[in-house]
Amino acid sequence: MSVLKITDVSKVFAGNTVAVDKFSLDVADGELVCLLGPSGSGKSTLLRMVGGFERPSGGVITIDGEEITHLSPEKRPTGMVFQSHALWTHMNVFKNLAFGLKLRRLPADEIKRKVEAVLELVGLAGYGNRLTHQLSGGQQQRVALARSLVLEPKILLLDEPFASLDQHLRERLREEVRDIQQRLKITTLFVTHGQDEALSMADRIVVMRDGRTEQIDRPDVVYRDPKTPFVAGFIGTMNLIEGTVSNGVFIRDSLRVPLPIADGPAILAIRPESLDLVAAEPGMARVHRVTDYGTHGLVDLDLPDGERIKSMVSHPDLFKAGQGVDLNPTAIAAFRDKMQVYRSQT
Ligand SMILES: Nc1ncnc2c1ncn2[C@@H]1O[C@H](COP(=O)(O)OP(=O)(O)OP(=O)(O)O)[C@@H](O)[C@H]1O
Repeated sequence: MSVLKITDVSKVFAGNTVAVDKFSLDVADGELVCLLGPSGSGKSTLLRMVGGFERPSGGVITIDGEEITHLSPEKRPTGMVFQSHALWTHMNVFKNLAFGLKLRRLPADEIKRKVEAVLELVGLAGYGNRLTHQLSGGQQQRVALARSLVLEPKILLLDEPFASLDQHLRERLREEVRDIQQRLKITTLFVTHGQDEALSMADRIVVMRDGRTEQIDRPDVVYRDPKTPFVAGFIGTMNLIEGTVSNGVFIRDSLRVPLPIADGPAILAIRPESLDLVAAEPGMARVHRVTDYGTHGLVDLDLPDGERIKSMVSHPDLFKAGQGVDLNPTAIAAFRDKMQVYRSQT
């Protein structure tokens, strides 16, 4: 059942910037949905409208069937964690967490029990007396998360919560947050422009562009079956090759790939891991560079007209710069007029 329902929500800022454009989304109970998109695509604005920090110009937001579109943040059953954790530096960790519960006039022993339980949950048991500046960046972000969770919101809103942390810590925290989210079964909306973060954490990903949805799907589907060239180019590495289809064959320079669609221009999409190479002279392409990553190799290739494409190979030592190769795609998709028009079944 959907808990959060966003219907035709828009935000137009002064000066006529359309940040969010008639956006709709249903989020199911206990689901974690990532809003993923390039800078300026409207992710934060949308999240802030759900949290009550930005007023929609149009549309309706409901939680559990109740309209909250114009309620102030503290009247909503939402908890938001921002990129910069915005903890109160003059209070210790316990007081940071207890503050919201005190406003709700809970008895002191209940506040203590709840705060200690949530500190345990985020791996900070025993840190209650620490001042926040005595904590590392990762610990501060855990406190920010705990401060939201202790109020038991129906919807957790996370706005790039790991952006200020280093790569290693970011990976660890995203696993922890996903574990906590699944344990609590808390419905979560998560903003990121990191595709790894979205692919590894989300139940579903909303790929946003110019304030609109480009695609909503499970992470593996978004990766395997992008519906538009934008999503294909945005998620993972993709060779997007423009060419022409004639009599069921895609043609770009000396590249020929069977493609059973009507004649006309098309964009062929091939993941590097779906592009096998066979040594051939002169061949369809020439090896520009071979990079050996230990577990696999990446071969940069030039088509005769200079277009650069990539192939992932398991034996990089078989290839060297300057060598000619034929290209043998094992899985392809094709786009025309910004829509997917073909996908092979492999
Ligand atoms: N307060 C504001 N006043 C005017 N324009 C704004 C305001 N906040 C955001 N915008 C504009 O709205 C658009 C969407 O911004 P938003 O921050 O939602 O994007 P984003 O996808 O979250 O980007 P980022 O990943 O960089 O945070 C941008 O064009 C931005 O410049």
